[in-house]
Order: sequence, then structure tokens, then C-alpha cells
Amino acid sequence: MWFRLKYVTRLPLFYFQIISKDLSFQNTTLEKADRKETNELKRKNVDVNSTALLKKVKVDSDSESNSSSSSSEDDDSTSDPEPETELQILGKITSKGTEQRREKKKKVKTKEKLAALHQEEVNRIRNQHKIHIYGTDKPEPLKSFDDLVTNYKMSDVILKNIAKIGYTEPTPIQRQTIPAMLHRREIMACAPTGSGKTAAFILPIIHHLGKHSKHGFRALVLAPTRELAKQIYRDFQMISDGTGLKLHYIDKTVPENEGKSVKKFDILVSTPNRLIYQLNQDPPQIDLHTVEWLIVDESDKLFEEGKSGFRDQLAIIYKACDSKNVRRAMFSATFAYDVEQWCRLNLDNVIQVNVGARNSATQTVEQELQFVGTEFGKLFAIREIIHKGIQPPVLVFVQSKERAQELFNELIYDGMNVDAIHSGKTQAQRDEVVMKFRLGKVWILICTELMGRGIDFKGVNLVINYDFPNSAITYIHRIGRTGRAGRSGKAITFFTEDDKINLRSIANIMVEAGCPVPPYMLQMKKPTKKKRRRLAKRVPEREHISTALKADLEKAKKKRDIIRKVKLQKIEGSTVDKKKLRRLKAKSKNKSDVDNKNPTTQKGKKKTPKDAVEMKRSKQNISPNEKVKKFKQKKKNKLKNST
Ligand SMILES: Nc1ncnc2c1ncn2[C@@H]1O[C@H](COP(=O)(O)OP(=O)(O)OP(=O)(O)O)[C@@H](O)[C@H]1O
Repeated sequence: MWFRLKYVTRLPLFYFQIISKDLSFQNTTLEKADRKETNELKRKNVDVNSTALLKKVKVDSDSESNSSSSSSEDDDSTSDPEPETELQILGKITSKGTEQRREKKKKVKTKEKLAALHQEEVNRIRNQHKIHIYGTDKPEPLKSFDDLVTNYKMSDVILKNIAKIGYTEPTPIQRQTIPAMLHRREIMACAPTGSGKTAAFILPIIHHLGKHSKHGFRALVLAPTRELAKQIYRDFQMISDGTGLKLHYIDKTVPENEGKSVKKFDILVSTPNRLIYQLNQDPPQIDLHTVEWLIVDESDKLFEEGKSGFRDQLAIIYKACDSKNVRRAMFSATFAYDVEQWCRLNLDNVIQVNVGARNSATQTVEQELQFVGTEFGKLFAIREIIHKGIQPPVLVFVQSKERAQELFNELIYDGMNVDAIHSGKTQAQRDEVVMKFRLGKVWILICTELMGRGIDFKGVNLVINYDFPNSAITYIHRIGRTGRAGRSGKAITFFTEDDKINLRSIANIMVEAGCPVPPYMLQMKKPTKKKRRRLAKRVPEREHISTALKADLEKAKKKRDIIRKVKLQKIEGSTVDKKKLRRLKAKSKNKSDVDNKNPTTQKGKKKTPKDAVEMKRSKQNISPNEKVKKFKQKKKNKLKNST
């Protein structure tokens, strides 16, 4: 291109040369004088371009008038280097344009260079924080929270609030998802446990909503458990303080007709179950037509099918949020392939943000596997850990509410500062336990999966997986209750012979996080996908938790047998009550059968009336309306049968 321009600029020059060749004989003197002058001007470093042009025009007109006379320009040109000077001079005329073009090019180049440098900086930030982003028109990550003011005009009130909480730098997930949401992009975000995903969606929502309005809910946040929903609600309260935005959390205690007043709120935080209950009322107690932001926290859990999942409920809520302006964002520390596929198909121009390797444990947790042989070995091991000295708070995970209660019974007798939380407890009891644990009044908290996801207890130092997690995903979330927000933590996982099937997947996660693992674990047989899914849905059967030694249990059993025998003898020896005798014999047989199968049944079977009521309630877990429906249905069926 540059060459072509060069030749174009030299064309008039060539033309002048031809003319001057013809006139050279006549104009030698004139030209020489001319050249002399121009050379002089050149020497004086004056802009000669215009002068040269004028002269040239003059030469041309003169040559036209003296066309009959001729002189040899060739000789002149070969013998005299002057024409070259002329070329240079004329070249200068064009070189001014070239220079301009060059300057333009330079400007373009510098612009390109600056853009490249900027992109390099953006890439550097992303690489430094292990941010992987997929999608089109990817917004730049934040360098600092100040970018929110300079680039997005975020209110000082919000920034003061986050400074008050103690956030000085955005976490990696916040760096990338906050700008994406501020550009109103639908997103799917995956970042390790405890990496600040909550604030990553709270900040842009509060900025977008701005002030309180009476249009109804404009943001809806869903979480799988009440505890997590409450925690998110509290975070919203802290970050939106002073903005005037009104928050709402659906509580069971809320009166039925409360739906009429929901227009006074801007943000709703809820579990899917509570929300569905309100949507199903006639007329619905909640209106989601005005929702502009739908956030699904722990989205892979909410997408799960079956008893423990919320897929059906989520579908209903998704449909109910039918505003044209609605934007959706999915957050979790783990993502299943099918959820990802769903997001790609159903979200509008979705941006996917992953921090670190997907479905990996946080690097700040020191992970350890401990072989304990049997169920009894677990109790021995936990006592040993506690006696060696623990730094509270400590979380202990078991697989069911029954086992949580059993372990609680054992540890409380050891005089430990311990409590348990599970779905068998009432909401008030659960809230009280959580509060005590947060305040440091309880040091060891025994819990089920209820506390496995999202819960942010400050400074948990140790997580003990008393019962082996039934999937790698469960493991990642459980151990993620420690090592949060960059702090360090430790996780110990007990395993017995029965847990071998899932051992390899957990060992792989440990290796990825840089924790040592015996090599044999990585070479164990991989369970099939089908088997893994089945395992993830069901918890394995385990012996009851009890310290009573087998010998002691045998002794107790023998004692009971002797008492029964004596009773029998007494009955047989006296007046014969055959019915009573048969009953006693049968009872004795059944009892010993049960005892033989399970040496710990005595303790496990002890149930207070309160326990029974709670168990019944948790089993039923049916809303009052559903109860009425069931009752009516039963009545109808009875009537049908009778007719
Ligand atoms: N920018 C920040 N600077 C410092 N601490 C932060 C920042 N953002 C969030 N935190 C803190 O990090 C902790 C974990 O945050 P959060 O509960 O949002 O994690 P998460 O990624 O949602 O975890 P999980 O996957 O377990 O739900 C909280 O105590 C929160 O206050």
C-alpha cells in the first residue's frame, strides 16, 4: 500500500520530467537558476514546496511559448544530479500527504496497540484470578471496587456498606460476574465454596433496583434451605442498608393473607417450597410478574429431580416470573452437565463464568482421609480427635437426622459443648441452634446435609465427615464450610470398608486440591455412572451409633433372658395361664431376634413422646391445605366405596 502511494505521488513528477526533457535545451539556464534557488531554499530549510510548484508552472508556460527551440535535457540530467534534487523537492510535496497518512497510520497503530495492551491487562487479571469466561461481548473484569463508581456509577452508599463489612478487594467471582450483571447479562457462575458468590449477585441487584418502588417484587432469590435463605436475606440487609430498598423473606409464621401487602417490597428471598405454597393459594398470595432478576443460588441442587431436588418447583416459579425484562442468573460451587446444557439453551445470550477448575474443592482446606474400620471405630476416632484438642467451632456431618441425634446422645454424655441440627427439629429450635453456634455458645455442631450447602459460619476450623459423603459433590460442599473467604481450614473424612465405592472420586478431588492421597485409592475401580447416581440418591444403611461394648450388650441381653426365664418358670409352676405364657414366649423370641440383628437397638429405640411428634411432623411435612385436600379425598373415596 505504501509503495503504491509512493508511485502515485511520483506520477506528476514523471510527467514534469518528460516536459522538461523537451524543453531542456531552451530552459537550461532558467532551470539551472531555478534549481539553484530551490537548492538554496532547501539548504535554508524553508518549505519550498509552494515555490517549486509555482516555478514549475512558470517553466511549463514558458516552454509552451518557446516550443520551437530545443535543448538536451538528457545530458543535463545524466551529468547533473539536479533532477534528483527536483525529485526530492517534488517528492516533498507528496511526502507531506504521506506523512499525514503515516501519522494517521501511527495513530491507528497506537490505538490498536493500546487496545492490545488493554486486552493483555484484562487477560492478565483473568489469568491471575483463574477466571474462565465463555460467551459473546464479555464485559471486562473489575480491577477494584472503585471501578464500580467510575465505570458504572454505583452509589456511594453501597460502596460504604461493603467497606463497613470489610470487603476491600473483589473476589475473583465478583470481579467478573458483577460487571456482567451490571450489563444486564444472564449468567451461569461457578466458583469454589466460600468465594463470595452471594455478594456477587447482591451488589448488581441493589444497583439496578436503585430506589424503593411500589411495583412489587423486582428481584427474587431462591435457595434450597431456610437457613441459607435467611443468611442471604441478612447479607442483603447489610449491603442495601441506607438505599431504602425493602426486603422480604417468606416465613412459615407469616399470616395467610399477607400476600396482599407484598407490593411494598422490592426483593424477595425464599426457598422454592414456601414460594410454591404461596403461589398455589387461591387467589395466589404472591405475584411474580414484576420480577426483573431471578437468582437461583445452589442452582445444581435446585435443578435436582426427585425427593431431595426442587426441579418441579423451580419450573413453576420460572414460569411465574414472566416479565419481558426478567434476567436470570445461576450460582453454585458445583455444576452438573445437564444444568449447564439447560442454561445454554434457555438463557438469553448467556455468559458462563468459572473460577478455577470446575467441581473442585477450595484450595484453602487441608483434606485428610482416615480409615476407621467399623462404625464403632468412628466413635473412637472422633473422641480421640476431640481429646487431642480441637479449635472450635467444629462441624460434624452425619447422613441422617436419626444418626445426628444418636451421635449427640453419645457426645453430650462425654460432657462436650455440643448440639445437633437437622430437619427433625422445629424451625424455632433450628434457629436457636444456629444462633448459639454463631455466638460460640456451641463448639461442636452435629448436622445433616441441611447445613451442607451455602451456610457461612465464620471461622469454622474443622469439618469432620463422620459419615462418608454419598457423592463427590456433597463432599465439596460439606468441606467448603471451612476455609472460607481465603481463611484456612481442615477437613477429616472417616471411611470404613463399606465406603470404598466412593473413595476414588473423593481421592481425586483431594489430589486436585494438592492434598496427599495413598496411590492405591486412585487406582480403585470406578463405579458406573448409574451406580454413582443411585448412590448419590440413597444413603447406605449403617449400624446405630453407640459406644456400648458388644460384651456389655451381651451381658445385658443375658440378664434379660434370665429374668424372662424366671418369669416363665413362675408362671409354669403356678396356675397355668396358657395365653399369657404363649405371649411371653413369643415376646422373648422376637426381642432376642431383634437384639441379635442389631446390638444397639436399645439405645436407638428409645423415643420420647416429643421425638415421636417431631418425627411424625417431619415425615408428613404437608401444608394445612394439602391436609384438608387429603381428608376430603379420603371422605370421597369412602363414600364411593360404600355406594
Ligand atoms: N470481597 C470480599 N472480601 C472479603 N470477604 C468477602 C468478600 N465477599 C464475600 N466475602 C465473605 O466471604 C464469605 C463467603 O461468602 P459467601 O457465603 O458468599 O460464599 P459462597 O461463594 O456463596 O459460598 P458457598 O458456595 O459455600 O455458598 C462470607 O463470610 C462473606 O462475607
